[in-house]
Amino acid sequence: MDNAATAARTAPAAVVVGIDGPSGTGKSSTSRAVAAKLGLRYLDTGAQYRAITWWMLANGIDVDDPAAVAAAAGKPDIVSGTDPAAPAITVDGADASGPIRTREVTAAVSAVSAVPAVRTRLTGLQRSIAAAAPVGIVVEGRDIGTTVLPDADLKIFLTASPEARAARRSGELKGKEAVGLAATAAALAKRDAADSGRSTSPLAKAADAVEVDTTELTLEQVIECVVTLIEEKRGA
Ligand SMILES: Nc1ncnc2c1ncn2[C@@H]1O[C@H](COP(=O)(O)OP(=O)(O)O)[C@@H](O)[C@H]1O
Ligand SMILES: Nc1ccn([C@H]2C[C@H](O)[C@@H](COP(=O)(O)OP(=O)(O)O)O2)c(=O)n1
Repeated sequence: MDNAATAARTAPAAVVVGIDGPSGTGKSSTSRAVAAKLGLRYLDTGAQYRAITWWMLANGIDVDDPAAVAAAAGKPDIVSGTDPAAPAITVDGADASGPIRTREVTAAVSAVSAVPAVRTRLTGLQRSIAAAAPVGIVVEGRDIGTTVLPDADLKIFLTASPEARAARRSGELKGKEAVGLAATAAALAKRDAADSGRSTSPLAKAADAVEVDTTELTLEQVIECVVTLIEEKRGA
C-alpha cells in the first residue's frame, strides 16, 4: 500500500460541524475546545459580523441606514484565522479582536447583520474558509446549519434559559464595565429578537440539527457531548 493510501486509511475523515444558537449558550467556548481536542479548524462567524460593524462605525457609516450599510459592505478586507488555540481577526490588516467586543459594536451588530449585502459577502467568505480546511472545521454562528453550510456533516443547536445566558454574560463583563444582570438580560433579549426576526437567514435551528440545552450542563459536559456526537458521525 502506498503512503497516500495508508494515510487515507489511518487519518480520521474530515468533518464539517455547524454550531448555532443565541448569545450565551456556549457556542464559542464549546466550538474552540472541541476543535482543539479533535484537531479541527475553528471559525467564529459572529466575529466577522462584529468586524464589519466595527469598520462601519469607525468609518462614519450610519448603521441604521440599510442602503448606506449595503453600499459599504464590500469595502473592508476581513481576514479570519482558524486556529482554535489563537482565534484571530483583522480588518484591513489591523488586529480587530479587541475593538469588536465593545458595547458599541454589540449594540449595532444586529442592524448591520440584517442587511442582505452584508450577509451575502460574509456567507461567501465563510464557505470559502470552510472549503479550505481539509482536516475539517467547526463553524459557529446563527445560520450555519440553515444557510452557510446546509450540507454540514453535523449540525448542533445550543440553547439555554434566558436567565442562565444573562448570568454567564454578566459574569464575563464584571470588572470590565458595571453592567447589571437585568441590563444584560434586556440587551440579550433585544439582540435575540432582532437576530431571530430578520428576513434574511435569521437565527434558526435547522430541521436536521441536534438540539442541546446547556442550562444545567457545565461547559465540560457540553464539550464532551459535542465530541461524542462528532465521533459517532465519524464512526458511522
Ligand atoms: N455550560 C456552561 N456553563 C456555564 N458557563 C458557560 C457554559 N458555557 C459557556 N459558559 C460561559 O458563558 C460565557 C458565554 O459563552 P460563549 O461560549 O461566549 O457563548 P456564545 O458564543 O454562545 O455567546 C463564557 O464566559 C463561557 O465561559
Ligand atoms: N452567523 C452569524 C453570526 C453572527 N451574527 C450576528 C448576530 C449576532 O448578534 C452578532 C454577534 O455574534 P456573536 O456570535 O459574536 O455574538 P455573541 O458572542 O453571542 O455575543 O452577529 C449573524 O447574524 N450570523
